[in-house]
Amino acid sequence: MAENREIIHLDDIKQLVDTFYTRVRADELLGPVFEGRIQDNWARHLDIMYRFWQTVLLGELTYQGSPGFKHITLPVGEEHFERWLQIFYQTIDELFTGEKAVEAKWRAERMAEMFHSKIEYYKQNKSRSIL
Ligand code: HEM
Repeated sequence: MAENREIIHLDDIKQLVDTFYTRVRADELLGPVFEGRIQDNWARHLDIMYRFWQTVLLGELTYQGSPGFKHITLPVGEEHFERWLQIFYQTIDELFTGEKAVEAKWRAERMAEMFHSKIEYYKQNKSRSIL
């Protein structure tokens, strides 16, 4: 079995993102949610996600965006976030080790909590405009 590596280069980020989204697309709960929104634009989505994680983990500032807004109207709840984190953690633990691997999981969990609470707020306050 290959030894886990540290996350150091953009190629490591690409391997993480490609492996994670291949699994997400094959997942019966998450796959349809992603396909419904992303449709034929997977190359673009993956490129955005390379840049997002490159910015967060490597400090190379190639991503600019407001990811919260992209999630607010998605048809998801707690079970989707649990599954997303489960697949993300598994992917990290299978491929990587070290400080950045720990940080990736920590960041993902904080963002999942933030997106989830925004989505729940939006569901309960649909009549008020928050966009
Ligand atoms: C239930 C869990 C999740 C689902 C179903 C989901 C789904 C999606 C979808 C469909 C998009 C594309 C949006 C669009 O282009 O219109 C997207 C973008 C994105 N997601 Fe998620 N996501 C989830 C959780 C997360 C988490 C936990 C993170 C934190 C790492 C994350 C980070 C991002 C980022 C950075 C983008 C790019 C936003 C942009 O275009 O600037 N997502 N997500």
